[in-house]
Amino acid sequence: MLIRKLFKFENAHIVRDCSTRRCSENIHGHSYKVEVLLKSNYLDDGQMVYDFGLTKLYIKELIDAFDHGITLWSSDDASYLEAMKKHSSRWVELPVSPSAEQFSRVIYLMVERVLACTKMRNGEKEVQLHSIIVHETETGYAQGFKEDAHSELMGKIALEEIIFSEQVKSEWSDPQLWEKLLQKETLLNPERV
Ligand SMILES: Nc1nc2c(c(=O)[nH]1)N=C([C@H](O)[C@H](O)COP(=O)(O)OP(=O)(O)OP(=O)(O)O)CN2
Repeated sequence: MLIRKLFKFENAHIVRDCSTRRCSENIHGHSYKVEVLLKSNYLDDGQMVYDFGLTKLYIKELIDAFDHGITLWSSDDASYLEAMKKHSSRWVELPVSPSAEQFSRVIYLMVERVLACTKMRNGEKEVQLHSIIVHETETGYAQGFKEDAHSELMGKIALEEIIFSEQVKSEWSDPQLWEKLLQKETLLNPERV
C-alpha cells in the first residue's frame, strides 16, 4: 500500500544553463509542494503504513529547511554564492542545480536517510520510500524514485555535500539533526505525537 503526505515551502533559486531564459538568468521563487510517498505491505499497531503525524518530525523539518530561503548550486559563480550568503540567512547549498528534478533526488536521499536511521516504535514494518514528487508550479512537477536518486547517469549526490546555513539549523528542534543523520545515528520515534 502507498500513502502520501504533502509538504509545502517557499523558495528562491536560479537554474543555470536551462533553456528557459527567465529561469536561468533571474533569481525567482516558487511555492513548492512536495509529496512524500511511503509504501509497505504491512500495517502498524494503529493499522496504518506510517502515522502521518510521525512524518511531521524529522522529515518535515528537513523539507522545511528550504522554506523562505534560497537554494544555491555549489558550482555557481563564487561571487553570486558569496552575495546570497551575505544578504540572506536562510540558504541551502546543493552539489546540484536546483531544478525540480534535482530537488526530487535530493529530498529522496534526505528522507531515505531519515527512514534508515529512525527506530520506529508502533509496530511499523518495512516502511519504504516509494518516491518524491516536487511540484515547482501548478503545472510542472518531477517525480524521483530510488533509481533516480542514486543514478550515476544523472550524477551521484553525496549527502555530505549538502550544506544548511546556520540559521536553518538553529531553527530545527535539534540543530545537530543533519550531523546526526550524516553519522547515521539512531533517531528514536516518540511513542505518541
Ligand atoms: N523540466 C524542468 N523544466 C523547467 C524547470 C524545472 O525545474 N524542470 N524549471 C523551470 C523554471 O524554474 C520555471 O520557473 C518554471 O517554468 P514553467 O513551468 O514554464 O513555469 P510557468 O509558471 O511559466 O508555467 P505555465 O505552464 O506557463 O503556467 C523551467 N523549466
